[in-house]
Amino acid sequence: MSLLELENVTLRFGGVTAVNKVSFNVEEGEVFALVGPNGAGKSTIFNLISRIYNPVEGDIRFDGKSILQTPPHQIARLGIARTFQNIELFEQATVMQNLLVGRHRHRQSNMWTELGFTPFVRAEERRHREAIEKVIDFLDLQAYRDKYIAGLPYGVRKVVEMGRALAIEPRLLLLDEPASGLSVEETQDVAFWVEDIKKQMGVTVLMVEHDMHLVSAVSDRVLALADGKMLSLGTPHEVQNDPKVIEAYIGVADEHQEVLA
Ligand SMILES: Nc1ncnc2c1ncn2[C@@H]1O[C@H](COP(=O)(O)OP(=O)(O)OP(=O)(O)O)[C@@H](O)[C@H]1O
Repeated sequence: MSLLELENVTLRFGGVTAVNKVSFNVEEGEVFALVGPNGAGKSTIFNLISRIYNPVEGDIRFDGKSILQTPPHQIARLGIARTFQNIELFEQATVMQNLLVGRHRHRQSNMWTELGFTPFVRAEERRHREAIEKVIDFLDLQAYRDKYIAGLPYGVRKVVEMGRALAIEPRLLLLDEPASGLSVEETQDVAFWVEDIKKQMGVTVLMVEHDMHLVSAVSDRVLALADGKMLSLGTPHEVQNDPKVIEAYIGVADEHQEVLA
C-alpha cells in the first residue's frame, strides 16, 4: 500500500480546471517531486492534500484511508506536515518557540493537568523539548535557537520552517519550493537535508520545486504537470527527456531555463 494516493483528483476555480483528473501514488520512504510551469496546479495539489480545498472529483488517501472527511487542523495529527512557499513563521517568537508550535499535535495534557503542573505535564514538556533538540541538532540550528525569527536571514528562516514541520515527527513532509529565493550554496544544503530527512529520519517527502538541479539530485520520482493535467511520470531523467515536458516548457523557457539545461 502506498503512503499517499491521489485518484482522479479534480478541482475547478470558476472556469479554470486547476487540477484535472490527477492520479499518483507516493511510496513510503521516497522523495517525490511535482514540477511544471507556473499555473500547472502544483500548489493546488498541496492545498488539496492539506485539506484547504475539497476536490470536486476523486479521492485522496493517506495510509490507505480517505482523508476527504478530515478537517485541515487534524491533518498534522495524521502525520502530514508542510512548509509554505512564503515562509509562515511567528516573526516575534524565537526559533525554539516556533519549533514548539510544531509539537502541538503530540500534546496530551489538558488545561486542568497543566494548571496543576503535574509530574505528567513536566514529563510531557521534557519530551517535547527533547524532540525539538533532535531537530535543532539535525538541522544545525544551535546558533539560532534563542534568536527571534524577525532578525534572521531568509535562508535560515527556510531551514527553521522545515524544522517546525519536522518537529511534528511526520510520516509525510510536504515541501513547497524549498529552494526558492536561496543561493546555490543554500540550495545544496537543502539537497543534503532532504537526503538526510529521507535516509536518517525515514520521512517520505513530497516536494514542489522549480529548480530542476535540486529535483534531479534528490527525487526518486517526478510528476510533471501542465495546465492541471499530468504530462509525465517517472525518474527525473525520464521526465526531463520526455518530449511532452520539453514542449510544455518551451513557451516559458525564459522563466525556467534550468529545465531545459
Ligand atoms: N484560489 C484560487 N482562486 C482562483 N484560481 C486559482 C486559485 N488558486 C489557483 N488558481 C488557479 O489555478 C491554476 C493552478 O494554480 P497553482 O497555484 O496551483 O499553480 P502552480 O503550479 O502552483 O504555479 P506556481 O508555480 O506559479 O506556484 C492557475 O490557473 C491559478 O490561476
